[in-house]
Amino acid sequence: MTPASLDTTTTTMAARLSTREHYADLLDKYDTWLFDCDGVLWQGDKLIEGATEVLQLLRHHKKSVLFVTNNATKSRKNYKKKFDSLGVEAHVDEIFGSAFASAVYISSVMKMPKDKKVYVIGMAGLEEELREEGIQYIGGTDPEDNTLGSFSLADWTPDPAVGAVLCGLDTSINYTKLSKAFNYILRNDGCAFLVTNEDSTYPTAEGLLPGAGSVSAPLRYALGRDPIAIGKPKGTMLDCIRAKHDFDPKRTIMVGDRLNTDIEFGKAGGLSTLLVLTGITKESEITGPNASPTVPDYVTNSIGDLRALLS
Ligand SMILES: O=C(O)[C@H](O)[C@H](O)COP(=O)(O)O
Ligand SMILES: [Mg+2]
Repeated sequence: MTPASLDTTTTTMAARLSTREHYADLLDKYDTWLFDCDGVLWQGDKLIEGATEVLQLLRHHKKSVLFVTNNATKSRKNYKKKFDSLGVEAHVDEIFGSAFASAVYISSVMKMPKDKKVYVIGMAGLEEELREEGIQYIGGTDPEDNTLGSFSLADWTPDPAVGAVLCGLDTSINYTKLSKAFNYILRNDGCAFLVTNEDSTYPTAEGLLPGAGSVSAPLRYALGRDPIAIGKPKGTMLDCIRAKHDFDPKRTIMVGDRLNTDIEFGKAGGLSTLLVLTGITKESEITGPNASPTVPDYVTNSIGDLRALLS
């Protein structure tokens, strides 16, 4: 029985979870739990308190646990190593990142010809997922592009095989990379402008950093056009999940920390949504006169709150 406070069918307000009964009701209602990572399970490399116990509890109750991250710096295999290093049970086929989704998009949605290449702004994990998908790429971690030197068009010979630019979070961003990506797109109308995700900021344990969306923003501004974004809230990642896992959207909940990616992703996918306040979104964005029009079904302070079920 759903307590009146959790009956989200008739309200436009999120149900604020706080009691053991609230969490027990969630456990009863949902079989598949999709977890965002940054700001939900961890902040940088610091686990959110209670996250491990709650994931164990869900698995104990035979719930399906999947991880859905916009962070394109790591491949699924890299993420498995991160989960292992943090002592959190996770299996590679439960992990979905925007690096993987971008590789799938290029190969299976765009169907980019195999003789074409991607110019990458991004890190090793993104390159790994492109390789695994059989996609040729240049740029990325190539030392020639990872320079603080000035960039001269006169000294540059573009690769005619580049058919797409893909930009993700790159903590070594520089003028050379932006200049090459800009010119590949500017000079060739057929060159796709893709971004792994558009998160404006990236939450770490010590505070916020510019996110992937802020890395690709100079390209958007210089080109005067928007890219095709692949990560949350777009449905590509849910398509990738559907291709590997059966789930009933009505009994599936997306747990996230950002309204314009995680919660919109869940709502667009017909899932229920639980917002946690350990990442990007703050209480003031979901209450009061300036509240966002994106309303999660449920809100709780932290995923660790579900430890109430252990008592
Ligand atoms: O800047 C970024 O790419 C994002 O802040 C970060 O990767 C978000 O990851 P998520 O919260 O989807 O795990
Ligand atoms: Mg997040």
